[in-house]
Amino acid sequence: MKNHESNVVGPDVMLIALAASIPNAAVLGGFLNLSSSQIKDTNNWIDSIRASSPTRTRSSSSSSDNQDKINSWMLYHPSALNMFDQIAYNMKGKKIVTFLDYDGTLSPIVADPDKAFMTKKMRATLKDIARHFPTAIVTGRCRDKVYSFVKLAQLYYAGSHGMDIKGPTKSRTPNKGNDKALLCQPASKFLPMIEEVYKILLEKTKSVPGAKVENNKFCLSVHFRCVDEKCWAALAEQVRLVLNEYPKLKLTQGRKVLEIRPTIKWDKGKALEFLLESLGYDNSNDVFPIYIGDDRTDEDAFKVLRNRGQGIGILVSRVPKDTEASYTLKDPAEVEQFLRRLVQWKRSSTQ
Ligand SMILES: O=P(O)(O)OC[C@H]1O[C@H](O[C@H]2O[C@H](CO)[C@@H](O)[C@H](O)[C@H]2O)[C@H](O)[C@@H](O)[C@@H]1O
Repeated sequence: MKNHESNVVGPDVMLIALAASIPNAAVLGGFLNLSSSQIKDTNNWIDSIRASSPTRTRSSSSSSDNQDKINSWMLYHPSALNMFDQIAYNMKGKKIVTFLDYDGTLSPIVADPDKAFMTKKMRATLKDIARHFPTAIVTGRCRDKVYSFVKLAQLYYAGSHGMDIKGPTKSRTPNKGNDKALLCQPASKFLPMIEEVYKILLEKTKSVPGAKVENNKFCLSVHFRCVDEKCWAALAEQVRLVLNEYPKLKLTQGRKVLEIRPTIKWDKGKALEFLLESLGYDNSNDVFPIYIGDDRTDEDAFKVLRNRGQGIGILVSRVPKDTEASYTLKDPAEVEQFLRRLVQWKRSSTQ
């Protein structure tokens, strides 16, 4: 039951969302003309926003029911920590490249996006990982912003959902200069449009308490996390109305966030392919990419790995989700443990 297009929220879905949750539905019903299946879609959309970043267990099912669901999901997506020995066996003799999402993977999800800091322990582990393997941060964030959180010059950074890729400013090989640092910005012509929409959205959403618009350079985020659930649909409607005027932009959905981005065929999966190619591994059989992420946008990268039949995708989640990832980790603390084991394994296997 995998629907990888489902993270694209079309204008109709937004309208439906609005109709289902605004009390004065009659006013809207006049021009929306909703069918019952559309209303069901609305509820699905609201549910999906809620489920994308659950804050509580559902009261409709007992905790043992929930545990049963988690257990059966884990049969198909086991813990990467529990399966480490098998993963290590498959990695043997291969060139490992690590790809890491930022929010929810390296840093915990917090209410204020400006305060999504990594722990010192995570930074130290990341530094070690980058010492042993080419490592990229692949994020929806603005590249400069994520760099200000991670602060490691030896990594690759793919910001704006992979639309802003830059190679390391510090060479991994001592005494080797890095004069021709890699740079890939496939959506650069959209920059003025994104700036324009950012200003409009700031203005249009300022009356919604808790709403936050974040400028991620080649894409924008409209945050719902601190908005009263009753206002979600109204906020979504504001966004939709603005985007109606910009058909070259599309909406995708993340964890309590709507993401606005150019309609170009570029995503985290393309960024992963681009980076592997830049590293000289496009036609290589002995590369083993490891991609760790927690969000729907990471599914594009998991899918690329599955199609290539190379490496592994690891989803960071405590709750069952549709995913193309093979393994799971519960939270950033487990991600740190997994990365640390990877470093230890590399050290012991090269001795
Ligand atoms: O690709 P990612 O690195 O996962 O970035 C996706 C979005 O992450 C951030 O928002 C999420 O994390 C925030 C801080 O924990 C949280 O407040 C928010 O609810 C989450 O959706 C970031 O702020 C967005 O711009 C990114 O698009």
